[in-house]
Amino acid sequence: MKRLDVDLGDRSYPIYIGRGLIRQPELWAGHIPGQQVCVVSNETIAPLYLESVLAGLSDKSVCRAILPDGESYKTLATLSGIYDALLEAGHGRGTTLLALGGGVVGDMCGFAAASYQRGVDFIQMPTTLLSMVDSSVGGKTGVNHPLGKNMIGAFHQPKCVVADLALLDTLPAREYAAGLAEVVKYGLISDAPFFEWLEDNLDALLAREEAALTEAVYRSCVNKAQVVAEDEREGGRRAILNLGHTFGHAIETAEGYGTWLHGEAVAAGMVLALNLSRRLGWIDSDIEARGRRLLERAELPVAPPDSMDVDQFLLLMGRDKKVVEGQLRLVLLQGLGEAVVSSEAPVEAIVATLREAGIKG
Ligand SMILES: NC(=O)c1ccc[n+]([C@@H]2O[C@H](COP(=O)([O-])OP(=O)(O)OC[C@H]3O[C@@H](n4cnc5c(N)ncnc54)[C@H](O)[C@@H]3O)[C@@H](O)[C@H]2O)c1
Ligand SMILES: O=C(O)C(=O)C[C@@H](O)[C@H](O)[C@H](O)COP(=O)(O)O
Ligand SMILES: [Zn+2]
Repeated sequence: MKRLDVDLGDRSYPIYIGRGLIRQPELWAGHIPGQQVCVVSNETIAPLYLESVLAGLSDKSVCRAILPDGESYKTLATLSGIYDALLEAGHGRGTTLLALGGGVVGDMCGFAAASYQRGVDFIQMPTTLLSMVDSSVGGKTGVNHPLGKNMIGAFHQPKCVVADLALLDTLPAREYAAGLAEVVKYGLISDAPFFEWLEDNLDALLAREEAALTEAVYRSCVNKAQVVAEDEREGGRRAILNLGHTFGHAIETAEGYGTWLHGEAVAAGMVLALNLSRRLGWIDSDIEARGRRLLERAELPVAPPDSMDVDQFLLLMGRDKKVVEGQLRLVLLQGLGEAVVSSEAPVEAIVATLREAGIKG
């Protein structure tokens, strides 16, 4: 088992990474101070793993909220189901929520914890690769709005993160690949040696070999924890974790939540960001090609959907949360592992990048 800590003063917490961890309550149950626990999961994951988690909570008073599965249910309406379960079971401010699921469950459970009775504790038990390397760490929680991704939410840090790699044995290949997009992101934004390691070890990672998987989850979490510790509430540098997301969120919103997986949209978005960075003369074409190639090898889409046009992209990108006083700010690269947040890209360059990727208009 590997452990690393997210260093946030009195809100610091450990991330545990290893196989079989959900069956080791001695590791995580100590992070539950009270008697009441609410396990939040979904209808796909609960039949697989809920019993194992409940076995570790036999001395607690437990309620459960089992949500419908899918990005299209990451809504305020679904969130109400969590509050209903908590209130019907009589849970008070001492309760602890436990998110057993991917990023959708984790984001919603975290937001329920941030808001229920003005804030209670929660634990992240991520079950997808994407949630182990990204969404369970850092405290961004929330839900989507029909007009934009993650538009309603709060920063609320978990008390611990339990990344049990054995859970990935049942994860479908398409979902696994989506998680690899966020893994590649860390190499591109802040860790060139990790990017090179990924180039050398992607086949082992695609085969889900234990050693490669452990290393990829650990290095991803180290990178994310470092950025979050520097800038917890995205006043500045944390926005580099959004590489490809301004384009990607536009794709997810335009296509209907869940049509493109988040990681798929981010992969296509990162290729656009690489192209734009090269167009501005900030990276050479070799870095652009290597980024694109690694994402292709990871079985991810590297072009946006041709159902979108330039105007739709610009409209949706204009709603991005990084926009300041109408000014688009994009995460771009100035080298491998060197991301910056910049408003310097002229709209003409953005349009040229979209057109080169096959977008009409
Ligand atoms: N908060 C953050 O910092 C952050 C970071 C990245 C992404 N996100 C959000 O995370 C979401 C995407 O998360 P995701 O990729 O985990 O998708 P997801 O939560 O939708 O899970 C993917 C699918 O796999 C299933 N599944 C999960 N674990 C499984 C397992 N072990 N075995 C079999 N099936 C399993 C789920 O039921 C679901 O159908 C998006 O909403 C995105 O916006 C948030
Ligand atoms: O943790 C962060 O910060 C991120 O930006 C991580 C992203 O991968 C993630 O998709 C996040 O949910 C995006 O947040 P948003 O604020 O751009 O909606
Ligand atoms: Zn993301």
